[in-house]
Parts: sequence; C-alpha cells; structure tokens
Amino acid sequence: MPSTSSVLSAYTSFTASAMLVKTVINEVQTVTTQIVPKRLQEIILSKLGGLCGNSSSQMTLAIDEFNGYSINQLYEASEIYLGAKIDASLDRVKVSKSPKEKNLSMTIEEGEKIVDIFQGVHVLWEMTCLKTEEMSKSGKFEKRVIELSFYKKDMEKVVNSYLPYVMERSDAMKEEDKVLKLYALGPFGGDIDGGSWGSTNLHHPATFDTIAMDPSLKQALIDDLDRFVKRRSFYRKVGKAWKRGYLLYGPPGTGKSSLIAAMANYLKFNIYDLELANIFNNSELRRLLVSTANRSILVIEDIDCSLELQNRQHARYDLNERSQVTLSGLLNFIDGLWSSCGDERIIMFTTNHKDRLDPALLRPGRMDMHIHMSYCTPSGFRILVSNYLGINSHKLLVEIDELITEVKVTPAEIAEELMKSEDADIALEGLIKFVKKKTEIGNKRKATEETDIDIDENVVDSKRLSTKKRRQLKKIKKF
Ligand SMILES: Nc1ncnc2c1ncn2[C@@H]1O[C@H](COP(=O)(O)OP(=O)(O)OP(=O)(O)O)[C@@H](O)[C@H]1O
Ligand SMILES: [Mg+2]
Repeated sequence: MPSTSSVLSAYTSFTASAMLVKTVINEVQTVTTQIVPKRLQEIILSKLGGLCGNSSSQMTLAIDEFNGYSINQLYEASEIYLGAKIDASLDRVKVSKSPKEKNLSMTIEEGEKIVDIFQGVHVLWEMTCLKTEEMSKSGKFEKRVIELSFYKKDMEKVVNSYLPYVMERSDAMKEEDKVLKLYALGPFGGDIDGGSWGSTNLHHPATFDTIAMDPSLKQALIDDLDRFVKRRSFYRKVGKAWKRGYLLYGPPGTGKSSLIAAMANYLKFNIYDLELANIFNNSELRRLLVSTANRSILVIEDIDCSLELQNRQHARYDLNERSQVTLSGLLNFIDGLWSSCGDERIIMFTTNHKDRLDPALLRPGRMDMHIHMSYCTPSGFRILVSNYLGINSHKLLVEIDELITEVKVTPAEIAEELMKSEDADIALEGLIKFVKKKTEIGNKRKATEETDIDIDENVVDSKRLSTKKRRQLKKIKKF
C-alpha cells in the first residue's frame, strides 16, 4: 500500500486553501439539493452538514489536468469516473464521440458538482476552470481542475482506497469501450520514411469460438493467457519482465493470423504488426519497439522470410547492407531492455516453416509456447460448419469427417467451400466434391513420385533422367 504522502504527491497537487474550503462549504447546501436524487438528499445533507459549522474539518484535493507536460492520469481517470455518475440531476453535461470510441462520452461541465459515497465516506466532486494569462498545454487560456472535497478524518480512506478505486473503475470503463487498434509502419497513416507507427481500427471478427483448432490446445492457450494477465506480482517477484512469447507455425491457411486477431479480441490488446523488411537497422527497430504501448501484441509474421534472419552470424556482420536488422538485435532487445520498459507485452512470431528458423529463436525460454496450427480435423470442421452454416448436425458430416482425416485440407479451404452457398446441402455436397478431387490429385501425385523414385534407382543416364524429371514436374504442376 503506498504511503499517504507518496500518493498525494504523485497524483495531485494538493491545496487546502481556507478560501476554497469556505466556497465549497457554502455551496454544499445548494449542491446536494441540485444534483442528488431526492431520496438521498436528506442523508447527504445530514452527513455533510458538519462542513458548514466547521471549515477546518474539511479538505479539498485539487487535481490539475496537466502534470508538467503530461496529462495527469488522475484527472483523466476522474473525468471518466464522473462521466458514469452523470444523471438527470445535473444542469449541463458535455457530450462527445470520437471516431475511436464506440459510445458517446459524457463529462461534467464547469461548475457542476457530484456527490459520491464510498464505503460510508461522503465526497464532493467539482469541475472548475480557471482563466489564466498563460496558454495551457491544451492551447487554451484556462486551467481545468477537478476538486475533490471530504472530511479530513476520511483523508486516509480517500487517498488510499477511494482514489485507487476511481483509477481502477476508469481503467475498466476504458477497456469496455475500447476499440482495438492495428498499428503498422506505413500504409494507414504512418510515415514510412519517418518510420513511425500508423494505426487503424481493428474490427477483426475472429474469436476463440470461431477458430477451428484442437480443442485442448485452444483451452491450454486460453488458460495461458488468463494466467499471464493475472500475474503482475508473480513476474515482479521472480524478477522477470512481464511478457510472453508465442510461436505459431503451420501451413498457409490454417488460421495463424486469425488466431492472433482472436487473442487480441480476447485480451483487448492492440496489435503492432512489424514488417522487418521495412526497417533499416537495429537502432530504428529499437526506437519503434520502445514506442509501442503496454497491453499490446507485437506481431512479426513469416519470421523465416523476414530478411536474412535465419543466420544470425551472417546478418550480424552484414554491416554495409541497407538492411541491418539482425535476429540477435531483435531477440536481445525483446528479451532485454525493451521488455523491461513495459508491462503486459505479448510477442508473436508466425512461420510456415518452423524447421527453417534459427535455433536461437526456438531455444527454451524464448518463445514460451509453440502452437502448431494444422490441417483441419473433424472437431475443427464442426466449428467451421457451425460458424458458416449455423448447424451442428447433418447427414453428410460423418462422411466429410472421414474424408478430411484421409487428406490434408486447410480450414481456409473448407471455409471457402462452405461460403459458396447458404443451403447446407449444397455447401456440404460441394465440399465433398472438393475434398474428393483433392484426394484424387494427391493419389496421382503420390503415384508420380513413386515412379520418380524408380527412375532414380534405375536410370543411369543423367541427361535422360533430368528430361524425364522435368516432364514429370510439368505433370505435377498441372494438378
Ligand atoms: N483455424 C481456423 N479457424 C477458422 N477459420 C480459419 C482457420 N484457418 C483459416 N481460417 C479461414 O481462412 C482464412 C485465412 O486464414 P489465416 O490468414 O488466418 O491463415 P494463416 O495461417 O495466417 O495463413 P498464412 O500462413 O498464409 O499467413 C481466415 O480468414 C479464416 O476465414
Ligand atoms: Mg497469416
């Protein structure tokens, strides 16, 4: 628990001017009658009545909008918190909506007051706005201050319990209203030459419910995420940075990118999509990573294809090249300073070829969980059928279960077939045709490969062999 004095100095610039106290006291009677629902008025008045008689028993915290050059977190939190306390008893309320927000946001207007009761403690909030000679950080000649008044005897409770509660509530409210962001370098707003992050709203519909993957693996991942977000104090205790790494690997179209979106939606974390190919060197990489926010997912897709990252040593000495981002630079920074600069960081790499990755990336402790996204299984297929056709049973499902156990079909391929018709009979019959065709092609390919082995074993003339091989390859391509 922080000491009273440290919380006071961190969160507020505290003033206990007698004048201010008097003003508040004088207005209490009006305040309570103005804004508190009638049934509460009597109680509040009897509680706050003492203020009128004894000004020295009451104190006021002044919460400035700005703390030096940065926004005062407590001001922001108080404004959000008070927004939820607004009711018809107020005379004026500010209403706004930014493109970033889902809902209308309401804040109390200058001069308005709100009474709140917390664990039996009565407090009075007031929004004030002082005209100033100097232009404030917000570009206006005014200084906005939220004042919080209460009895001196309640100071300990207000500072140690009520204000942290206000912060907590406002964080929760922000989360509820949060529109996720997808950050990337370049295309949507970021200046690629200046190398800054641009962002757009992320409205990816993927959730854990819509992802077709092994159910036990899915549950293990959800449990892992739940544990991770709950373990702030654990990470502090064991001296580890509060971060977690996931490597998603598997063939194209098996849901790696969709799973990232599902995780972001589940955690309500923003995504930073990092294209290493667009980054000039390790110092730029560091700058970009440092400017990412907490509670976010850093994604590096197709890590095996991103630059010459497979060979650490090679990349490290490749100093004259334009692109000098190295795997060691990336990993050192992710493991080291960067991760300790922030909290609740998730790092995700994806690849189609796990076998091509540098062992440095795979060694224990680097990526905490390796998740194999594979071809569609019957249980995954049922999820897709339920998502796309809205059904859980159908006479053709068992036949398809059998077919997809025999031949490798990706969830993306199945999804594409299921989207072809809203009529379950037509869609599933189409899917059967598709899978049967794939089986046929697979069989033909197998047969060709077997012939190829025969040729390898029997034909000695290398020229003839290569001509035949070329012909076979052409045949295979035709499929
Ligand atoms: N496991 C899955 N569950 C649900 N839908 C899936 C799944 N896999 C693929 N899909 C569907 O196929 C589309 C493509 O999948 P996605 O982009 O997630 O695959 P990927 O593994 O990231 O592929 P790549 O390796 O090519 O990047 C998705 O938009 C989704 O509709
Ligand atoms: Mg992908």
